[in-house]
Amino acid sequence: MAVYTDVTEPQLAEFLDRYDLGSLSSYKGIAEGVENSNFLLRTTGGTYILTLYEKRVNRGDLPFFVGLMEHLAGRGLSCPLPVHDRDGNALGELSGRPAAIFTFLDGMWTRRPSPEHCRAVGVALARMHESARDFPLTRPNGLAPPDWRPLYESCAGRADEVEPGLSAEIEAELADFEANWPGHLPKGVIHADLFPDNVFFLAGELSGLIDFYFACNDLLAYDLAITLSAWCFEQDGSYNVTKGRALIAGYASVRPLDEAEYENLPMLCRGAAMRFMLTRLYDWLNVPDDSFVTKKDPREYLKKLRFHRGVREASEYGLEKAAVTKGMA
Ligand SMILES: Nc1ncnc2c1ncn2[C@@H]1O[C@H](COP(=O)(O)OP(=O)(O)OP(=O)(O)O)[C@@H](O)[C@H]1O
Ligand SMILES: N[C@@H](CCO)C(=O)O
Repeated sequence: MAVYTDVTEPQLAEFLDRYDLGSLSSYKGIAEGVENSNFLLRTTGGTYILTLYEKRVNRGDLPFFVGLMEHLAGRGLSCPLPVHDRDGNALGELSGRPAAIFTFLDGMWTRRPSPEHCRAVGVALARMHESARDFPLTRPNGLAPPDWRPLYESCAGRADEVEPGLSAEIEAELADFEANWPGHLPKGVIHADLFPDNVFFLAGELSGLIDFYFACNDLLAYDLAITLSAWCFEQDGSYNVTKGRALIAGYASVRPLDEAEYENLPMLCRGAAMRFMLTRLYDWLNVPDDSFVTKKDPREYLKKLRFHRGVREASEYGLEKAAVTKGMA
């Protein structure tokens, strides 16, 4: 459960005094999420989310994350809008942690994505990319290809504990990424973690995106690759081409890919699988079993990595180049 920092009622009431949100009615910790402490906050003015930023989030990055949500919401994208206090600040301090209040988004994330969900997510991702074009702040990706080798090395040669031969497999992949990563593709602000638990649906319609705490500047098509890898595989590890086609078509209907982006999809998807396999591997080997954090299985992403390695052409993800690059899909 992700409530690392306790907040007492007097502390919260004092914090709320600085806002025009009415007085405190109730609050309770939210179990989901692993990075920060989140509370469902009810005041006489409405329902909100209170987030306390924990140690793994760099304080210097907070203006980027909070500013991005404000920018996107201002462009009509449905995402949490930071609430400002009477002095105009979106970020404050509560229980010794940086803290912010956000508008509450209705909806729930889906455990069983359908092709329709996938299409809607593709559309929303492309809208996010387009809406962030004129966002003035920048943040480098802390989990970009050059960061993967140090992350792997911090696992101190223990990858074979997860599966014999995994160290050699990762080494070979890293060498390939270091030599062939298509770093020249179009860049912009990416979400970088648009998994099903970060997308809400209400009555079958996409109602919002949350959790922008990995957002950064990187390759736009890499974000598509992350999202495709998170949404379009079944429990048994097989790729669902109908979902893949829907997601890519949804994306391209708003932002058509250029030819180089399309052709590099297999490499970008392999990279996406490597990034999530490595962070999961790190947690698997280093986070104590009795901690709050639910460790996610790196082998799920190892399977995806192997699938993507076997993809010879981007069309195997479900759409021909002409459909995707012209935005006619
Ligand atoms: N604006 C919002 N409206 C409604 N619910 C929200 C909102 N923001 C967060 N939540 C709820 O809080 C939970 C945790 O939020 P979030 O995923 O941002 O936390 P986190 O600790 O940063 O997570 P993660 O470990 O996924 O990075 C979500 O699953 C959702 O239930
Ligand atoms: N989405 C990540 C975890 C949190 O960001 C994963 O599934 O590994």
